[in-house]
Amino acid sequence: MYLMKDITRDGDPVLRARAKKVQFPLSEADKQLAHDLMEYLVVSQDEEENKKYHLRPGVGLAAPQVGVSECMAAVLVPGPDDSILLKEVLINPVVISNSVQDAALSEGEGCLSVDQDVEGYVVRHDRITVRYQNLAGETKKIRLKNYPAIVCQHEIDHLNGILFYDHINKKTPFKMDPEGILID
Ligand SMILES: OCN(O)CCCc1ccccc1
Ligand code: NI
Repeated sequence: MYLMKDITRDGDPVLRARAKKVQFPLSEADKQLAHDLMEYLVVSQDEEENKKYHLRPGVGLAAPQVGVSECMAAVLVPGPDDSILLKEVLINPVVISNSVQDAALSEGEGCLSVDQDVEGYVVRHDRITVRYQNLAGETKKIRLKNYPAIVCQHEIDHLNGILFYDHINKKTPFKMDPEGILID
């Protein structure tokens, strides 16, 4: 199981590299990686467990964040009560279409690989269509909006060497164009 010491931090070149496509059939190592990425999310979102293991809660985790420069990311987006909005391992994910409309989390974003807080709106697409392969190697297409869409964009960015604060306007960090949506 990953602990915080296993999470690669900003400054490590792996976080700025373009990750390699994952080949199918999956190697045993890739199957283990997929399991471990998702396991971190599940454990980190459990109040007792995350205290026990000193884990920062995460709704997503991309392979480069554990030092593996491959196109794989796990997402676990909780919904209201104990519902789950999105739980998936995205392999070779690509945003194939997006809304013109922008969106940003009103609270900004953070990243397990970035220890300091970086304030400001991380401007992203409000709606996206993502094509990816799942663990079984099936090609899937999902349409996402709001919070799940934000999370997937954050994770897919990691596979392209992009970090959330790259999207914050340095001069006007809290400027959002009028058609843009602020998500609470
Ligand atoms: O890469 C995932 N990770 O750094 C955990 C934080 C994920 C995340 C946080 C805020 C908004 C979108 C995604
Ligand atoms: Ni991140």
